[in-house]
Amino acid sequence: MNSQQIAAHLMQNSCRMFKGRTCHPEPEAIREIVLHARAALLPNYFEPQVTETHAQTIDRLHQVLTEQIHRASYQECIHKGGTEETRRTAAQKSTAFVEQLPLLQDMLYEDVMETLQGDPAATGPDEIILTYPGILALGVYRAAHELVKLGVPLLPRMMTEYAHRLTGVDLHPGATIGRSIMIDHGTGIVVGETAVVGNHVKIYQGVTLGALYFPKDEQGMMLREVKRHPTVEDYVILYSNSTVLGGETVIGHHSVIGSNTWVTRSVPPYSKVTYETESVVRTREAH
Ligand SMILES: CC(=O)OC[C@H](N)C(=O)O
Repeated sequence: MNSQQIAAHLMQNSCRMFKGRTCHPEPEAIREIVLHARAALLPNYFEPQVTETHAQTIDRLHQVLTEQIHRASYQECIHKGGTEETRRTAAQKSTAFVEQLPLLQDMLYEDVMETLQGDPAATGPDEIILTYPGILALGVYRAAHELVKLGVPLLPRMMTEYAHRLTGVDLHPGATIGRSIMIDHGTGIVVGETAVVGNHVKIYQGVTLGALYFPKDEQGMMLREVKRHPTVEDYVILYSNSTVLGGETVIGHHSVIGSNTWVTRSVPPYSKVTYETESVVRTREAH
């Protein structure tokens, strides 16, 4: 086979495997959306990429977003048999998203202030905005979650996975995460699709809000859209490497979940969950 034949074979095979879907959001455009959204939300910190004014940044964001929402919805549009309608809907969703930018900015500033209050190592908002992976991950999550609420398929997950690759913080765009969140030392953190996190929650490195089991139907097929991940109420602190699992698990407000804990049952408000303390054995006398 020559390269043309191989290419044709791969193309055909790919269409067969993925049911002929030929149009997807473009990974490069995801980067552009994230960078433009960041420049729009934090205009004094991040320069626009190719545009000159703040308004142009927002216009460009709207334009790229419309195109990518359209591409994400293209499969639906084939079934409906009309691309113009999909494009119009994509533009409407993009407009609705852009109108939410002031709210997203408020939420991001609240995250920054919560982090400033919670981390004595932070010298000020500038350091947090410019350096904290948690703020980048939260910013992208908050934008992606708005798109989930607007019913945009695929694109939100591509956005949070882009941030995941940069930060090691995996916040599923379908999760419901409240306001004033601090993620300190953001690395190796997972918040699953159906997790619910309240306000003023502090999350340290290595925290997992995960599933405990995967419910199946009578045919043994995994049930999707079932609540599999925990609920964490307001003012909870989740210290490093704590693992909280299960859709029915509720961490009551003002609780502290200590490092290296494994929690699969609900705990009432104001609880403190700890891993057994270390034991120190003296192996020989000091001289
Ligand atoms: C975070 C987590 O539990 O992931 C497991 C699986 N992806 C799920 O969503 O259930």
